[in-house]
Amino acid sequence: MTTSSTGTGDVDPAVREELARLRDSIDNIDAAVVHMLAERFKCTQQVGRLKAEHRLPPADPAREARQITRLRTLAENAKLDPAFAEKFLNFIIAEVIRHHEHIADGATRSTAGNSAGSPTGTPAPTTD
Ligand SMILES: C=C(O[C@@H]1C=C(C(=O)O)C=C[C@H]1O)C(=O)O
Repeated sequence: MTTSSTGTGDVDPAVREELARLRDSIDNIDAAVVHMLAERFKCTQQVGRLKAEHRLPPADPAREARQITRLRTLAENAKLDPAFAEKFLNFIIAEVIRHHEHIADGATRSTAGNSAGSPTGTPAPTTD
């Protein structure tokens, strides 16, 4: 083997440059994905608090089914594997539902004989 542990040991400088250019773009895209996900979770946290206040269930399977249909079409049009898009959305939604359960749990505990707590409880952290 002529390559180092980084996988770029004995490589033509032009190839190395092209790789670095592409990786810069990947890093920018990853940053955008993180920022977009953070904004999405800010919205879903608000949905979670609204649901807890109004005693609505954390999950909404009918809404999820519509989102999956829509996302699969978007993925197909964008030449992205729709099965991957569906798995990715389901992964995110599962985390959102976990947050909503956490928020609802806090709301239940703060209204069960504890007058000190607010009706909506303390917002769940984005990760835990
Ligand atoms: C955010 C909501 O709660 C849940 C999470 C969803 C999501 O992350 O997109 C969609 C449906 C619900 O199961 C919602 O009801 O809109």
